[in-house]
Amino acid sequence: MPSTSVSEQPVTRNGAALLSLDDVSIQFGGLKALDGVSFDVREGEILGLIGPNGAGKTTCFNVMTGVYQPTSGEVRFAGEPLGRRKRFAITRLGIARTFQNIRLFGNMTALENVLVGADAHHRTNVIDALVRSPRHRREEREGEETAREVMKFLGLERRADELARNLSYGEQRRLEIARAMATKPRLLCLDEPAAGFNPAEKAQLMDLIRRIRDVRGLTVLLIEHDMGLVMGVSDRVAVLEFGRKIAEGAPVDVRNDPAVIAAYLGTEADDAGEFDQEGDL
Ligand SMILES: Nc1ncnc2c1ncn2[C@@H]1O[C@H](COP(=O)(O)OP(=O)(O)OP(=O)(O)O)[C@@H](O)[C@H]1O
Repeated sequence: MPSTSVSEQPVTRNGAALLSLDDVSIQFGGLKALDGVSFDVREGEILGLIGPNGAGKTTCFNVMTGVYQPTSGEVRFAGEPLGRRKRFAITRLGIARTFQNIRLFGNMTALENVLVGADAHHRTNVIDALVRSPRHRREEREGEETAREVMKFLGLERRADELARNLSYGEQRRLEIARAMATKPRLLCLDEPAAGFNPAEKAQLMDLIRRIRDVRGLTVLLIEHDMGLVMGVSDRVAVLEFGRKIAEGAPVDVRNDPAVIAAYLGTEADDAGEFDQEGDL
């Protein structure tokens, strides 16, 4: 993976709110998975979203991407309420995500997987496709250009024609990011991108996340359990526990927040252990 050069400066770090959750709650039966959660993701920042298992992090992603409708409260993107928009409409607005568990089409090539993302903005219909209208062919050409360019950025260009299932685990994780980036988002939501990575791969991923913001100008929302990674790469961090936001701020402040320390100590050894690696407990 290419490394960051010193000349790659951030586009902006403290912009206006790009995505806002305003008092968002969602209930599954008797369980309030999100309970009055409010926070902003500012244009140009990397925001880490952390919390013990089951805190509601992925549910946040799901309400931001149209998988679930909040029971109450509002999600706004670039000032516009998402309302009851469907997933594809939200993708077109400019929000893209990856998933905790890799979701690739194993029997399609790496390039074909990324083309699925690049297709998000296509305007042609089935008839255009059947008769291969000039507009359809132009969109296909542009889609492939986008896909190949994004794959190059992620160091995957030489794997384009390989079946996705033959890629290494790390390459598959990057391919998921490539597919999301091919939708040309303004906000990229990464759900545990470092899961299963060794320390060297985590260091490369940190570098990649920074380049996605600094070079591509994307705003990044990052769910991640690895504290070293999330604290090292995020401009700000928001913390959830039992569906409520318990802290938000600069990594150094969040790390030393008694409520956050208590949330991690009161949970499974795994989470507390990861927090402990920072040497703050
Ligand atoms: N579709 C659903 N139906 C019922 N309960 C759900 C649903 N989705 C999430 N939940 C519950 O909501 C709570 C929050 O889940 P969520 O997956 O958002 O947590 P998380 O912070 O992402 O956890 P993890 O770090 O383990 O991935 C959990 O108790 C979960 O079981």
